Amino acid sequence: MLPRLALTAGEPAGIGPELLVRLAATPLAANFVAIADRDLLQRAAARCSVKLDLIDDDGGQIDTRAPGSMRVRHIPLAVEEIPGRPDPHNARHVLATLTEAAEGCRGRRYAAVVTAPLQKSSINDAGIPFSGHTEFFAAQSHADVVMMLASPELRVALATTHLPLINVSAAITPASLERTLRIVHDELRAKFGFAEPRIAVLGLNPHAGENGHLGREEIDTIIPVLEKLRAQGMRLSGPLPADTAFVPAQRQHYDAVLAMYHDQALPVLKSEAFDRTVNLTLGLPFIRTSVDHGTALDLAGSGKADPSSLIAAAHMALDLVARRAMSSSQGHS
Ligand SMILES: NC(=O)C1=CN([C@@H]2O[C@H](COP(=O)(O)OP(=O)(O)OC[C@H]3O[C@@H](n4cnc5c(N)ncnc54)[C@H](O)[C@@H]3O)[C@@H](O)[C@H]2O)C=CC1
Ligand SMILES: NCC(=O)COP(=O)(O)O
Repeated sequence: MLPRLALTAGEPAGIGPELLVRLAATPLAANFVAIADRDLLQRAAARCSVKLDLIDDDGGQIDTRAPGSMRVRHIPLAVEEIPGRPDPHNARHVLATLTEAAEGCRGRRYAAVVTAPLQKSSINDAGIPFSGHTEFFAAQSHADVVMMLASPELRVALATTHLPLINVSAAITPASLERTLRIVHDELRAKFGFAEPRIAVLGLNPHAGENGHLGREEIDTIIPVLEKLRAQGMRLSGPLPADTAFVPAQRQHYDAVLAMYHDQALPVLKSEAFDRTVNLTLGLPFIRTSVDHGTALDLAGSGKADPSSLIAAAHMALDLVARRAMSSSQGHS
């Protein structure tokens, strides 16, 4: 039977609905279940000139899927979308799709969820505190999580996610850093198959603090945590200066990088592999992958958005589902 992959369309006025339609058009061996408004998907298909065969989801299993066909679990929009112009009236619709996906994954109705991008500001404009899928799924699952972006060549995890820069230093505590490193370490083993993962940890300050002359977070927080975890057997390097940590000579020494904040490392990935990078959430009780880009409101409705990152996210979700099945058949948790 094909794995049932939940797909959320994200912001209705963004490129997400078009990307789902493009994904459905591929021959990928998965039972795609879009959690979205069915008319929204049909309008997106028309804008892309793609023929979409939408079938109401009955929760059943299938063993083949024709390219262009997709199941749908209909969750109605509050107002019809205008491409490029997010409407906060649809914020609760967007959150309802995420809730259904998370509950369905926890209840094993879906093998994994793949999310298309949403417009965080539109949800905030509806008066709802929200900073991202990562934090939303973590709160719903009562889980400690870590955001990771992965291309075929580079994996980057983040010690902090969607935080104003002014709050970053205070958010990196010995306890939070240790928790993050343990999740990254365990998930590199479980999800990527590294028996003894090598993790490079970046400093927070220029030159990793220059021995305390350019900031003390390395000396006061990062180094003590690294020493503690190294003594327990983890293979950790750093704190490394972020500006040179990604040069080719350094990369051969690690399997993943832990960056201290969002924009410290994501520009590296996005500039070299925008179409091949996948965002995944480590630490959740279910598999969640996503695109590496946003809602691209400038392209919405044009049919020109590149679906490569969403297709890569679906491939990664399927690989992780297969790895999980193999691991549980061997008796691992
Ligand atoms: N997973 C998610 O839900 C994410 C959501 N966002 C949200 O997206 C919104 C817009 O973010 P921006 O910073 O403007 O980034 P963006 O990624 O939406 O756009 C940046 C540039 O990349 C282009 N681009 C993005 N995706 C593309 C694709 N698939 N094909 C071709 N070109 C593409 C856009 O046209 C634009 O020129 C924000 O609200 C942000 O929070 C951003 C990243 C991830
Ligand atoms: N830059 C990554 C990003 O903003 C995605 O966040 P999330 O919605 O996956 O938490």
